[in-house]
Amino acid sequence: MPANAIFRIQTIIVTTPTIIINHRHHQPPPTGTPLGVKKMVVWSYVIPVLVVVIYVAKSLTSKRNMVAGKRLPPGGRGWPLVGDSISWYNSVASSHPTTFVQQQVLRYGKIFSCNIFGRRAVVSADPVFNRFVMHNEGKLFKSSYPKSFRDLVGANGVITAQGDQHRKLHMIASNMMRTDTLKSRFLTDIQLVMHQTFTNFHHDQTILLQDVCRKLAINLMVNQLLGVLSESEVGEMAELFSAFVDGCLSLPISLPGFAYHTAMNARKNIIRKIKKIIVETRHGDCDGGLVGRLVEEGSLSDDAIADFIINLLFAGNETTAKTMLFAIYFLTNSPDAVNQLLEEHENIRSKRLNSRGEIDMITWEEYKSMSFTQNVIDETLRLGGIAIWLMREAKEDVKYEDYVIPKGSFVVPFLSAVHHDENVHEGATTFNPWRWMNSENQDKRNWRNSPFYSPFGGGARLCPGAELARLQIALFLHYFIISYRFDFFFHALILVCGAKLRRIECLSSPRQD
Ligand code: HEM
Repeated sequence: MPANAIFRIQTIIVTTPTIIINHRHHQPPPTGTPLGVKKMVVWSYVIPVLVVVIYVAKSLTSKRNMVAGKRLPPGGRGWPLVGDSISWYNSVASSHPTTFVQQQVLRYGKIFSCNIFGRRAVVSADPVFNRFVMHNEGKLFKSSYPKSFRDLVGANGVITAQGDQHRKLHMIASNMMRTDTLKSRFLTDIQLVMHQTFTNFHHDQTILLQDVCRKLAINLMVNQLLGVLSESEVGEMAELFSAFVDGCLSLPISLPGFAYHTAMNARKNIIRKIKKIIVETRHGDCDGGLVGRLVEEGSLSDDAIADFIINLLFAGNETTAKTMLFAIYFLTNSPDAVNQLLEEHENIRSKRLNSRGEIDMITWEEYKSMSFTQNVIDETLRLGGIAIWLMREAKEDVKYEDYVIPKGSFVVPFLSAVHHDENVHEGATTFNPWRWMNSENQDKRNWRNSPFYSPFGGGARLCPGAELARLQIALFLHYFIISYRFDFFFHALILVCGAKLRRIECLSSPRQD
């Protein structure tokens, strides 16, 4: 590892689009022509009337909220045509994604209705309702994504599949990432990728941690899913995949020059590569990682394998990268947590020095002994809001308490709103990994089942990569913390440029030993 690389954490958050008013030098307007005066008089009546009509319409449609005799949870309809979409978007794309939901909760309660994505939606910050929705997946609710997204990630993938097809794919994904596979295959491979990434830094290099985490997560995914280790192949896949992810999060305009179009092309190239690996695996020319195991198992067609892998790449990449980045970001502000984490990992490292003075790879037992690391990961997932909300649709009219959620409505369990709720997690806005050591928080902490803490979702769509993600993040923290010293010279630079970017940068310098 280089002795003095400097890490710079960088998160770029797209904030409210800025409307720029361009003050051009106009000619002075001609003095009032009769036609201009008439237009002004007409508009001076029309505008106030329109304002009153919109106001009355908004107040009539809010709170009571009846649709065809069914009582929806309380809420407003937002503005004509756009509904609440603008406030929703501004909020979820900002550094405080829960703002819109928290405002609505204060007005209407924890389960409320609004209009987003051009449809009626029931949004929930209520842990019990969220659990009800997640655990009735396939029965009362189904996952719901726009067609453009489905075209991009593939119709045969586990994320978009429904019913029996979904159950089959979910089962395959869960089996592929079971604990025994993590132990026997992933544990060593992950550490090799970590070494490869960290040893590539030069002395005195300033590194954007955001880029490192993204690259590391892609390397891990490509290595584990496709069995690819050669640096050039990984680099090529990383580029394709980066374009693919950007397209998933952009406007679905399939014209050259637009991110969605580039992503569609990247998808074709990724599929071509996956199919090449399938052929090579059949000929015994390569290991093929998870692809190899799917080929061996033989229950999926080649097209289905390609979609399946793209789904896993999509679901596992950005989530893992962001958790690694946020963990370091939160630690940079918490010297006590860094010291405790360092002590845990120094202990493990000192026991691992072999007779030749070299350091062996971490074993499964050592991974399992990283209890404070697990606290840091849980707290990062709670506070960092990696998976902010889930998208569901009511398959039929659903009765819940006094309400009826009409068939076809969007249903949005807003996980982050529960994670940031003061009544559920005391001191909710503070990074406090020690909270998870509290005996009364042990039930709450059970991320497979707890209604209060569900960073990996729940029910039939519970993240099948959760254990793998936790292993990757723990090993990342291990290699990072034993290699670099945190220099608590915290340098926060917030730039809100007209170009809608907000940057938070902080420096942490390397360990001297
Ligand atoms: C910290 C990292 C991660 C977080 C926070 C996370 C979170 C989630 C959440 C909340 C869901 C539920 C989505 C829903 O209900 O609609 C989910 C689903 C999923 N995750 Fe993860 N995930 C992470 C890492 C991974 C990794 C590493 C993989 C695989 C390599 C993965 C694969 C999947 C798949 C395939 C699904 C879809 C499951 C289904 O629909 O049946 N995730 N993840």
